[in-house]
Amino acid sequence: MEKICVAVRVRPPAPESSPENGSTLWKVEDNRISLYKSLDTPISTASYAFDHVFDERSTNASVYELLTKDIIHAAVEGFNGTAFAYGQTSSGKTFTMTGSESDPGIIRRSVRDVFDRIHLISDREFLIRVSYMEIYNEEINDLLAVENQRLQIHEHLERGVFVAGLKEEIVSDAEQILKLIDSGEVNRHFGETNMNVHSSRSHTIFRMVIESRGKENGSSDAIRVSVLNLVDLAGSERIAKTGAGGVRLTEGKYINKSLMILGNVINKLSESAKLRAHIPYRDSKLTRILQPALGGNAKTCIICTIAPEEHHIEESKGTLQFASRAKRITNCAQVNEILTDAALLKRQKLEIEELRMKLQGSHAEVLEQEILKLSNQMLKYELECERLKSQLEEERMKQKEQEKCIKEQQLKIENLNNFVTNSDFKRNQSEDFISLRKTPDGLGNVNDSSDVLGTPCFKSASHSFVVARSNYSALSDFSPMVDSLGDVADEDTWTKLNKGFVADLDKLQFTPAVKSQPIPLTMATTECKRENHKEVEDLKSQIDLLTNEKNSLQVKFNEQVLLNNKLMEEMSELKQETLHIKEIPKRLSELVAICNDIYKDVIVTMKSLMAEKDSPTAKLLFGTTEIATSLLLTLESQFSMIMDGQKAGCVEHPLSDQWETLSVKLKNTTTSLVSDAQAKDEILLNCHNKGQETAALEEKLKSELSIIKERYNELEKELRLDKQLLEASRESHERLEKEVQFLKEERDSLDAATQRLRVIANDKENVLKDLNVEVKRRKEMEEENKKISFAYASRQKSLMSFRNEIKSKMQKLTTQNPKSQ
Ligand SMILES: Nc1ncnc2c1ncn2[C@@H]1O[C@H](COP(=O)(O)OP(=O)(O)OP(=O)(O)O)[C@@H](O)[C@H]1O
Repeated sequence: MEKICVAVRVRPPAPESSPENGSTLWKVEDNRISLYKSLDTPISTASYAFDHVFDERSTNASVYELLTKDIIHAAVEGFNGTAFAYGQTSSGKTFTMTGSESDPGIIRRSVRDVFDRIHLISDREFLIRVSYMEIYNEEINDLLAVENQRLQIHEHLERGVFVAGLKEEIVSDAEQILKLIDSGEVNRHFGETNMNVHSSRSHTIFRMVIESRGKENGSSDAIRVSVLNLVDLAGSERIAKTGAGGVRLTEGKYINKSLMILGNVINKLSESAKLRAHIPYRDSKLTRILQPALGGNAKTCIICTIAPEEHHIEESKGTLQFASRAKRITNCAQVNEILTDAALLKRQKLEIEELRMKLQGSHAEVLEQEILKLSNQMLKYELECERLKSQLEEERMKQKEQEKCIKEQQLKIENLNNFVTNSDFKRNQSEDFISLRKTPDGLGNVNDSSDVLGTPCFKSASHSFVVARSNYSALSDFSPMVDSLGDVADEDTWTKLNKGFVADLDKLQFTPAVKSQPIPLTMATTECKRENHKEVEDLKSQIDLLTNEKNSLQVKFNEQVLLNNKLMEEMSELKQETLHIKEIPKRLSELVAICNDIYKDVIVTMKSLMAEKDSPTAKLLFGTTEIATSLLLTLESQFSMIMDGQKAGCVEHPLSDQWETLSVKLKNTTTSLVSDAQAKDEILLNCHNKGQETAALEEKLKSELSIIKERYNELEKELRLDKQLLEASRESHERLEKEVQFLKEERDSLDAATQRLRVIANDKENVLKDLNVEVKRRKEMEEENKKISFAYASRQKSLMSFRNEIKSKMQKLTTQNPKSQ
């Protein structure tokens, strides 16, 4: 596993762009590129590191040397390789891939390097094929053969993804390839936009297929085949900036879409293997063709180009983010070897050598061209052959599928026919037999071909049956009759055939003979019996199976019923508990009501004791009384709401507020009452002349006050307890409600399952019933068959005796009247 090599290249500023004051700019330090504001202040969030970063002074030579060279050399060794340029429009992709006269780009340098490398490897022989294609508006066009337009992508088990019908030229040197590239460039789609006067409007893929094998005889026949893709992508563009309209706009849309899909693929691949579910290679032709290069079997490098101008900063940032994600992709490149004698290389090299030998000396160059041409043709045929083979294979698979399907259908129809016609046949037979028995002149007509009381005539069965059982169709239309005594089975044989069934011969009627025709005696009856017997056995086993199934279903059903009952019990227990819990608020409400009554009594007593109704103490007391009463009422209403199934929490705050106010007011009242009492005490001390009655009253008041205090404290405690209890009961009520809901759902699903099981059990029972009826009918049929066979046997026997009788009579006559002879 190795990571994709990612580099960034900054192109020099366009000559027409003016240096912008206070502008931001990109700075390259080693393999890091950062965005700086003026006065050398880096923007911390915009700093990126890559395998290589090339500044504006870099040359294509240095880019090739550092980034691509290794991949090209590896391709010669048998590894797949891909190099592609990505970036916004006018950022220098084509300049990097194609280059100029003085500084050729990666493609030209790669081509030359491949051949230089090949020449250095003396122990292997090479065959190189090249193709050049573009993806324009999501259509693949051949740049080496203009007539090859809108080519399709195919997938082959051995070849992988390939473009069908793409011209592949076999080449022998670099110059030949460069000429082909030049001719291809002419066909490429370029266009003028606001951003670039010579803007690539398509993605181009220049492809070299490098095949090689060892020269030595002793070396293995392994052939290495590697594919090298050199890709110049069209640039992403903002429609507003490029000023595109009409054709350019359409092109721009396609370009942006396919680049977006490439971005998606890169995004997915950059996620950890656990996260990525599906890589959308198939969403665009570009990603499909580049699939091996992206996370597959290839060594890949990406050069991301950016424009240095300030107004391109956003696009440049986008490109750098794309590059950062691409850096996380890992590929798994390995040498591609084909171990086969029938390798294309071997054959073609041999043929080329042969031709060379033949044409030595004369018109060498012209003939060489001819050889190349022939080789190309051969390759074409080979490719065509492969395509046809794969097509044929597909067709074959389809045909097989269809045949299988038809066979299955036929089998089904046959089974159905058998089932239906067997039933018909048996019904007919038994009906025939019964009607014959019922006929008073059961002897029938000698010429009647209906074969009454004879061996069952299979031709009388329905046509479908005859078709289904073709072996019976060879039988004659008539009951078997002997024409010579030698063909007649003896009694033992008949007995054996009828499985020991012995009939009283005297009771059997004489069966009129029908047309005589000799056939093997045992054929129809035994075949029929065997068939019936087999079918009965089959049905029995089917019944057994179904019975077993039914039993297991019954067991399951019983289990489910038990479970259901258990759940019902649990539910009723829970319901009881819920009822119990629901009663708590009621009890609390009752308690509050009692408290209320007591409180009212106390207040009444206090009022009666109060000498001055308008005193501040009295006013305070009345005010507190009101609050306390309303508090108690609120409490009561809370409980009644809970009892009615509503949420009580909504009035919680008023309650506690009131409680607080009541506490404060009661405290104040108590203190004022205490101070009042103290004042009264003082007055009492000062006025000795006050009567005993007043003293007693005061005493009473004091004791009443202390009672009120105690009562107040008690009430406070009780209320606190009640509050806690209420909270707990509300929680448990909610929990129980949830549990009840869950149980209800479970019960419903169980009910549904039980219902389904019942339906299945009913169906099975019906099938079983039908089968039982069928078995019964078959048994009856067997019995009837036996009877018929036996009747036939006895008929034969009586015929024999009749014949013997006639013979002996004739002999007698002959002896009595020899002259008549
Ligand atoms: N490194 C460089 N040195 C010198 N000139 C460059 C460099 N990179 C790009 N240029 C020039 O910038 C212009 C635009 O470059 P180029 O056509 O390669 O961009 P592009 O990314 O291929 O654009 P598009 O996507 O529109 O095809 C060209 O005139 C090219 O010569």
